[in-house]
Amino acid sequence: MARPRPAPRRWRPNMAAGSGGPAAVLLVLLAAAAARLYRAGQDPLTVLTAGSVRRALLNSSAAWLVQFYSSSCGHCTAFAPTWRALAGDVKDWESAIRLGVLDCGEEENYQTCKEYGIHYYPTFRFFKAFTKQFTTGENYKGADRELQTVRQMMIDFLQNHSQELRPPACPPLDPVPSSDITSLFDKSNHHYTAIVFESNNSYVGREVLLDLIQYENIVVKRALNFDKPFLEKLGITSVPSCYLMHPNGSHGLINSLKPLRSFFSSYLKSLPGVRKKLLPLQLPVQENKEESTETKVWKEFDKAKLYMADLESGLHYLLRVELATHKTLEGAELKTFKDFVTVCAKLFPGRQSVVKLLETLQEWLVSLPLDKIPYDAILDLVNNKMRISGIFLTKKVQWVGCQGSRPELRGYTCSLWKLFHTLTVQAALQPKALINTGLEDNPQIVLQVMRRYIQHFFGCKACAEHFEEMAKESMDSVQTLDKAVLWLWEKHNVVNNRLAGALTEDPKFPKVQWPTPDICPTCHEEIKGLHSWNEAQVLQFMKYHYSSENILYKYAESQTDSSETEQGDTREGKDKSLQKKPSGSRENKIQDEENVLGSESKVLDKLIANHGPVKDSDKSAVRSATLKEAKQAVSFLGIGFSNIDMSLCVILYVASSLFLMIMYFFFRMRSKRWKVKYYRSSV
Ligand SMILES: Cc1cc2nc3c(=O)[nH]c(=O)nc-3n(C[C@H](O)[C@H](O)[C@H](O)COP(=O)(O)OP(=O)(O)OC[C@H]3O[C@@H](n4cnc5c(N)ncnc54)[C@H](O)[C@@H]3O)c2cc1C
Repeated sequence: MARPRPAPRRWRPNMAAGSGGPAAVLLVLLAAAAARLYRAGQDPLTVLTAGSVRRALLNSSAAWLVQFYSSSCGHCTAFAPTWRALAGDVKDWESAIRLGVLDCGEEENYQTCKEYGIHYYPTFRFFKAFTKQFTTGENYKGADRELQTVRQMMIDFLQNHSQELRPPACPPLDPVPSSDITSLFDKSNHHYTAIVFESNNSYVGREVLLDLIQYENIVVKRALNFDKPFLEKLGITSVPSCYLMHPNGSHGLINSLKPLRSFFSSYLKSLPGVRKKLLPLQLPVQENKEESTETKVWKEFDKAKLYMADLESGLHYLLRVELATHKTLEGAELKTFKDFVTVCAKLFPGRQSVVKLLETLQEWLVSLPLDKIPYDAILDLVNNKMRISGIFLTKKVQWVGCQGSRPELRGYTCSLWKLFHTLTVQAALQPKALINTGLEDNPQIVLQVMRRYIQHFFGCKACAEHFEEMAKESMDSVQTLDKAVLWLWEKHNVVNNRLAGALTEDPKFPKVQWPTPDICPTCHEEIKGLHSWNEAQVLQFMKYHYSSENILYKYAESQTDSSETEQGDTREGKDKSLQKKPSGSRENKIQDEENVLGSESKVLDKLIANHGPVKDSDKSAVRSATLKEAKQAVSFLGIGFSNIDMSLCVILYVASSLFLMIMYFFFRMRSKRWKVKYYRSSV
C-alpha cells in the first residue's frame, strides 16, 4: 500500500476554485410559481394550489386522486413521467374522476399540506365526489405505483361511492346480468350499445366504459362470463370480447386484433356518429391560470466553499416546512426532535441570531417535561412570536451552492446533506461541545440523530428506507468522531453512485464521487493502477470544507426580523417603535420580559386547544419553563441598573435608617430630660 504523504497542517484549496455554475450566466427559467414538476395547461392534469385546492375538492361533481408532492423530492421527480402518462391515459375519465397535483415544496402551499396532514412525498389521496365538509381524503392503498395499478385503484374507488354520491358522469360500473342484455336485442335504439364480456377480475370492461363517458351515441356495458350457454349463443369463445349492437339493430362481435382496452376503446370511438360531447360537464373551476414567468438570476458560487445561505435555508425548510407537517410531536419523534435541536444548538456554526434561536429552543424543550408538544407551539418559538431580541432565522429559501439548473432539482436535500456533514465535522472539531447535554461521550451521536431524523421526518420515504439499510449495516461500528465524519462521507458517495444518471440528477451537477480531484487532489491515489481514496486526506479535507472557516455569508439574508412587522399582530404598533431602538436598549429588554411572560399563556392556550385541559403538573412545567426564561430576562434587565445604582440605593437606605434612629434617640433623651426637670420643680 502506498504510504500516505505527510499531511499539510490544514487543508487549503490549491487550485483556483472554479465557479459552480457557468460564468455570469443569467438563467431565465420559465418556472411555474405554483407548479414545478407539472405545468398547468400543459400537463393533462389539474395543478392545484393553496388557493384552489379546497374549492376544487369540496362538493366536486367528480372524484379526485391528488398527488401531494415536493419538488425537492427525488422520488417525486422520478415518478412525474408515470403520473403524467397516467393523466394522459385517463384524461377522458375526468368528468368522473380527476387527477391533481399539489406541490408541498412551494412556500405558499406549506400550510395547506399541513392541513391535509401530508408527512411524506409523494402522498396520494382519493377524495370522493360531493363531499360537503373538509376531509383529508383516503390514502392510496395500491400494491405499487405502476400506472396500471393506480388506474385500477381509481376504478375501485369510483365503485366505492354510494349510489347517491356517484359522480353523475360515471355510469354504473357493475356488470349487467345476461337477462338485461337479452332484453336489449328486442329494443330499437338510436345509439350503439357495446358490451364487454370479461372475467370477474378483469378491469377492461370498466376501463372501456370510462374511456367512452365523454362520447355520445354510444353506451358501454360490461357482463361477466358466467352464463356459458348465453356466450355460446353470441359466438363468444374467449374473454375479454366486445359485442356491439348497432342503432340499425344489427349486432355482432367486434373483430379486434388483440383483446385489449386500447383496441376496444379506439374502435368504439371511431364508429360513425360517435363523437365527443360538445358541452363540457360542469366541473369545478380549474385554476390552470397562466404560469407566472419567474426570472431567476443564477448566483455565482464557488464549489469549494460552504454557503451559510444554504445551511440557513435548509434549517428554515426543515423547521418550518418538513417538521411543521406534524401536528404534535410525542414519543420517539419528540425525543428525536429534542436531540436534533440540542446537536444543532451546540454544533451549528451559524450566526449568533440563529444559534441563539436554537439555544432558546433547546432550553425551552429541555425545561418542558411534556410528553406531547403541539408543533405550533414550537413554530411560535421558531418564528419568534415572543419577540425575544436577537433571535432570527430566515424565512426565505435562498439556494446558492445547492441551487439547481431547474427549480425542482437539488435544493433542500442538498442542504440537508451539507447540514449533517457540517454537524459531524463540528463534533469532531469540538469534542467537548456536547458536554452536559446527555449526548456526550457518544462518537455516533450526530449520525444517530441524523438516522432518527431521516426515519421520522424526512419527506422522502424511499430515501429514508435506503438510508436506514446503510445505517443498519455499519453505523453501529463507528468508534470515533473522526470515523463518524468518514462514515457519512462514504455513505453519501454510495448514494451518489446509486443516483448517477437517474432522472433526479441535475445535468449541471452530475453525481460524482466526492471530493473530486480538482478540489482535493491529495484525496485521490492510485494503487496498482486502481483508484483509491486517501482517507487521512479526505478527513482533513472534510474538516476544512465543513468548518466555519470555509463558510461564506454571501447571499445570506440580512438579519432583520421581518416577523416584527407581520400583519395582524396586536402588538404591531408597539413593536414598530421598538424596531427603531438599538437592540439591547432598556425598552427592548422590558419588552422581552413581557413577551416571555406572555408566552406562558400562549403555550398553555396551544396545549389546551390541541389536547383539551392540561394537567396542573404540565401547567407548572410550562410556567417554570417560561419563568426560567423570564428570570433570565430580569437578570438581563438588571444590567440596566448598574452596580453603582444598586450600591447608592443601599447606602441611601442605610443612611436614612440611621438618621431615623438618631432622631428617635434624640427626642427620647429630650423628653426624659424634660420630664425630670418639670417633675422636680413640681415637687
Ligand atoms: C439521507 C438522504 C438520502 C437520500 N436518498 C435518496 C434516494 O434514495 N433517492 C433519491 O433520488 N434521492 C435521495 N436523496 C437526495 C439526493 O441524495 C440528493 O440530495 C439530491 O439528488 C440533490 O443532489 P445534489 O446534486 O444537490 O448533491 P447532493 O448529493 O445532495 O450533495 C450536496 C453537496 O454535498 C457535497 N457532497 C457530495 N458528496 C459528498 C460526500 N460524499 N461527502 C460530503 N459531501 C458531499 C457536494 O458539495 C454536493 O454539492 C437523499 C438525500 C438524503 C439527505
